[in-house]
Amino acid sequence: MEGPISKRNPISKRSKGNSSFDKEKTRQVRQRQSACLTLELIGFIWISWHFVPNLTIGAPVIESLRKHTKAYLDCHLMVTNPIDYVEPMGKAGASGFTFHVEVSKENWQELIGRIKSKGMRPGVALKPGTPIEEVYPLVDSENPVEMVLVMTVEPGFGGQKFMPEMMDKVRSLRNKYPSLDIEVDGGLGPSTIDMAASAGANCIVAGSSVFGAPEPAAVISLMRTSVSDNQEKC
Ligand SMILES: O=C(CO)[C@H](O)[C@H](O)COP(=O)(O)O
Repeated sequence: MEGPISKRNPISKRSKGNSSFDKEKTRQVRQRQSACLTLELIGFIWISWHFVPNLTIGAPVIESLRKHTKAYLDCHLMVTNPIDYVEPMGKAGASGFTFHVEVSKENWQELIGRIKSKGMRPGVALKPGTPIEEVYPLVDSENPVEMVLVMTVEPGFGGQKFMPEMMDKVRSLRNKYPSLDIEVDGGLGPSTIDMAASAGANCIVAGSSVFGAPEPAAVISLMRTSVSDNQEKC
């Protein structure tokens, strides 16, 4: 099934060929599609005591999960020293490694290189107070990040209220980078998904709205449809 993310991803446009390269790329894109569409079910967050005051999931949990699934494991590292975690996260089987722009001002090029060398997909996240312009160099780089995560709440805790004013950042990113994967995290659910999707977000992280719903599958389906419908309009 063609998921919404593929419309953003230039790789999928090349995937109609017959070479083994194309087939492998198609497989990777499909794997990513299921990742972005199942973030509601499998969201991995590593939180340190420095950037935010609590600690949740780390490499041992990723390693344990990896034994049971081929799913794309999207890891958002809310840590002050992401470079220290590249090796263990790669070894554990993480698929995506998203670090914060606020803590990687000097070494982001090395960081991105190391993430890719461990077979993970690099992403950069920004907090609500950080201007979107700060991530542009990381997307424009010769060795760029492949996803930008726009936080729509202050990072650290689930159950917070979606910040609609963050949609200006999503719109700016989408206008500048038509095929970039843009993720949003925080307060996403049936009442906010259209705002995010119409602004251009195509990867949705949702916790409370899914896990707190009497029918989680219906909420996932609704959000998936919103992303898909809004991509059709672009
Ligand atoms: O942890 C978070 C912030 O760091 C996220 O916002 C959380 O994973 C999503 O939760 P919710 O959908 O309840 O906002």
